[in-house]
Amino acid sequence: MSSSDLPVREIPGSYGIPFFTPIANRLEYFYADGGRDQYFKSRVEKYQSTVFRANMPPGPFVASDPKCIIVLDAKSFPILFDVSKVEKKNVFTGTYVPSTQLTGGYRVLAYLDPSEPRHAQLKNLLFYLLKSSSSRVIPKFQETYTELFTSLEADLKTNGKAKFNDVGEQAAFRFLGRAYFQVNPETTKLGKSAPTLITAWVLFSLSPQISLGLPWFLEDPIIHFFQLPPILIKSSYQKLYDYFLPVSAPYLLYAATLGIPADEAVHNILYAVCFNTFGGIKIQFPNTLKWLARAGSDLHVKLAKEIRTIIKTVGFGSVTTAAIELMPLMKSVVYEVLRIDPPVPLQFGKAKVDLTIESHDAQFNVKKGEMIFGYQPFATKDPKIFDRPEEFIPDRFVGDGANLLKYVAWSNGPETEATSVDNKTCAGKDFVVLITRLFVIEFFRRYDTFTADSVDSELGATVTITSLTKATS
Ligand code: HEM
Repeated sequence: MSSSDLPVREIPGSYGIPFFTPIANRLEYFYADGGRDQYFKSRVEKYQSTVFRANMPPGPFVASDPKCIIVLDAKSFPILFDVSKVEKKNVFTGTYVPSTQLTGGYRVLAYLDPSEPRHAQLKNLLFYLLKSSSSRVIPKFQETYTELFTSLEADLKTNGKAKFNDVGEQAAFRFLGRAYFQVNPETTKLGKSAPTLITAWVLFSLSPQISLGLPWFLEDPIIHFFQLPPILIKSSYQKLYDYFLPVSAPYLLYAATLGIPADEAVHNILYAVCFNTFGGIKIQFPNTLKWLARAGSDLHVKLAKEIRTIIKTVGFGSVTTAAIELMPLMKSVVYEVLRIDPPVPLQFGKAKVDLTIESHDAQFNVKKGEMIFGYQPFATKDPKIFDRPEEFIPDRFVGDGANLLKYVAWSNGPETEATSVDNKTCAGKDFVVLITRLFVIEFFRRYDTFTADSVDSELGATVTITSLTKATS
């Protein structure tokens, strides 16, 4: 059936009684059996539709209007990438906007629509930062992650197991300092405090949107009814700012040529490094390890062989960008992790004009001003697109499988399309894919196989390594 033949259907679903239903929905979403996934799944079944109306948390009192049109399949989800039709102004965290006091008084880039002139200026500044540091990414990654693996091995030897997350976060921030700013942050006044400072600060923006796993009667009144007062996190943020001000200096001259005042540039660089990059890696690397561990030693042996052979024959012993491109299984594994476990699962956009959304079964008319919300894990596990969607299939994207990459959307855009100043695709799209590849490469250069236990949580898996088998070839 061609899309124009699809029947026009009224969007099913309702928002219930103002104030009361949104709160009941919030409790269901965060605390009922099956949580968020079940919140959406039960409604897909009830309405027999992957597009419907429902309230999205937090609702009262943080967000005055929780009403959303929910899109949950691979065909309707990309409406959120079309910035000619949806507005991405102030929707980064959804139906509420965190105080700008958390970001130095500025609306930082993630909250800007491409129609706002500052969007292109700030995105260009980040492209410049990424380009200027590109030659340092591979060597600084290798230096830092060798330190990490050495410390994990020591921990494993002493304690019989090694917790990955805390040391992994220290390594991530150290790597970012070395690659972006040529500074090891641990040698500055920050010491090893950055991961804790950042995690606390991020919580002030995201608390209405997440659960910390506490009992509902304690958690809901504190973090979902009101936003946490920014004043409580001011001194932590100031410590981060005091680090970023001097290290950002090489980028401020360029910022001035773009018309961005130095102070605004520093707050944006801080946000991109701490919230976007560090916050993303904090989720993405443990998730990668989790799926690799679950896949087992057969996959590990194949990855080690592919990675080591290509480094030897194409890179002449070194990891080069050309060599990385010739590792199909490793590349597919990274995309499969990003497909099955997109690190940032919630995307929002407000209809800029009256528009039509198409699912696989029907078309739906949306009015200008209505909020559209997409739950990405359902779109990237759409059974009409992906065979065995709930399974981690390491070679899913090898060969003809590459045709499915257009449905991998972790960056807020199809994996086959580039980020630019004209869209809202993650500015660090290529960087993220590169460093996740480097993580897998460096791991399997060093180890033949490993085992690990993992526990899922909203902000990435918690991973404990239980064995590491050193490379024998
Ligand atoms: C694993 C790491 C990362 C993940 C999972 C991630 C994910 C995302 C997602 C989903 C969005 C779109 C949010 C939305 O509008 O709904 C986004 C936007 C953005 N990301 Fe990333 N990101 C990561 C790393 C980075 C890095 C390394 C940078 C740059 C240094 C970066 C900079 C940005 C910026 C600036 C935006 C807003 C883009 C715009 O306004 O056009 N991110 N990211």
